[in-house]
Amino acid sequence: MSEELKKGLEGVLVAESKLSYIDGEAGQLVYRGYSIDDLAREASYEEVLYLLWHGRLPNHDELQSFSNAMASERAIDGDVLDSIEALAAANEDPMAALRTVVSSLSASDPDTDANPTDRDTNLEKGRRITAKIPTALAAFVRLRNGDEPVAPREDLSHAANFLYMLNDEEPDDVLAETFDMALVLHTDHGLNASTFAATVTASTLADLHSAITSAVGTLSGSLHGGANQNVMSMLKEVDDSSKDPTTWVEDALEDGRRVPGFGHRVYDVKDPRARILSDKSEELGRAAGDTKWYEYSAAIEEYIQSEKGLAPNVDFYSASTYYQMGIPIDTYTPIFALSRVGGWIAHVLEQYDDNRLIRPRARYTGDMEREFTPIDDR
Ligand SMILES: CC(=O)SCCNC(=O)CCNC(=O)[C@H](O)C(C)(C)COP(=O)(O)OP(=O)(O)OC[C@H]1O[C@@H](n2cnc3c(N)ncnc32)[C@H](O)[C@@H]1OP(=O)(O)O
Ligand SMILES: O=C([O-])CC(=O)C(=O)O
Repeated sequence: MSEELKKGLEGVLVAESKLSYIDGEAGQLVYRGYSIDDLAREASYEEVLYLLWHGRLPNHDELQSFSNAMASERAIDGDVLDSIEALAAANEDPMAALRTVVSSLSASDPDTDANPTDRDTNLEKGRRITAKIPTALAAFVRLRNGDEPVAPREDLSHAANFLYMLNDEEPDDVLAETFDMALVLHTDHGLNASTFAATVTASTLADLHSAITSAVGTLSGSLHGGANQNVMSMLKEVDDSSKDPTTWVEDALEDGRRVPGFGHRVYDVKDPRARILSDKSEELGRAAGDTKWYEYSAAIEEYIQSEKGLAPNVDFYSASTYYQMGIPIDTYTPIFALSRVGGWIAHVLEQYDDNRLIRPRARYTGDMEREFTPIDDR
């Protein structure tokens, strides 16, 4: 048994996967053999889900029936809506609310008592979870703002329908396409922390809802998916200060702060998703006649790269992209979950198909052979 300790499991191989490939030195990301650049440009979120879950790209008919089946599962039942209303009234954090809602979805799932590892059942459960998360999130955001939830529409794409339910207004093509592209970019990323959490949970033969609930909780942290909203809060702090962005981050680094949206466990260079999103952020700024958020971001990127040798990750430019799309800042991480759920499900399916309990070891550094003192003598 190896005694080498790999803190944070850095570089440790724990599974085989056919889902996504990351070359951290070249800045390359591939889903099932297709480059993220091609998928972001050409494929819809529904196509990418089909690719990840079924192993190949769908033809027209397959995509149509897959998308229709997903769209028909968008509605959430009354009990779940009541709990969303209570969470919104309590002003719950959106990621905590989403975690609670995902867990509660199992109560109304028709296959809740099925064999937890059955692939066909899990594809249907996964379709239902993926279809309902946007409805739940949009309802939560509207209810806490004092607005009525907007019922989902089956005639819109996954991306367009979410924006429609959020804003009670059908998005224009630019908004819908930008959001769809963001969903494609966030769908999968190897054994990142939240995906790993999902597979650890699945490896005990717990069910899909349990695995996805674990994953939502894990994504919420500021070192992982939570970073995207921290990036936007930082950009707003920069804007509110009298400092230019470079001086602001220089001071933040001197204070020992980590700059959200920079650094990555796998990439040594700019994350390929950040490359695509930085172009999008600039494009949205130009279209609106104000590139301020992009310019702040680009100045910070240049400074951190030259001073710390750290490159931006996906969370850095998704922030200004979402902000310019009018999406509320504390919704950015739930939106990450709304997309990543497709990757979590794909990895959980792989785990069930070739399962072994995931159970590493810790090196014990505590005391030994202590003499027990009865409570009355302590
Ligand atoms: C979707 C995603 O999850 S992408 C990641 C999102 N998270 C963030 O953007 C949060 C900011 N980034 C970070 O905290 C880290 O880069 C992580 C968590 C992403 C990667 O962490 P690790 O691989 O464990 O690297 P680790 O935390 O050991 O950092 C290595 C060194 O770089 C420094 N560093 C890493 N990221 C940053 C940062 N964003 N700002 C300042 N310094 C940083 C660390 O301080 C450390 O320096 P030290 O060795 O002098 O102490
Ligand atoms: O891979 C990681 O560690 C984090 C990440 O970029 C992601 O989950 O998209």
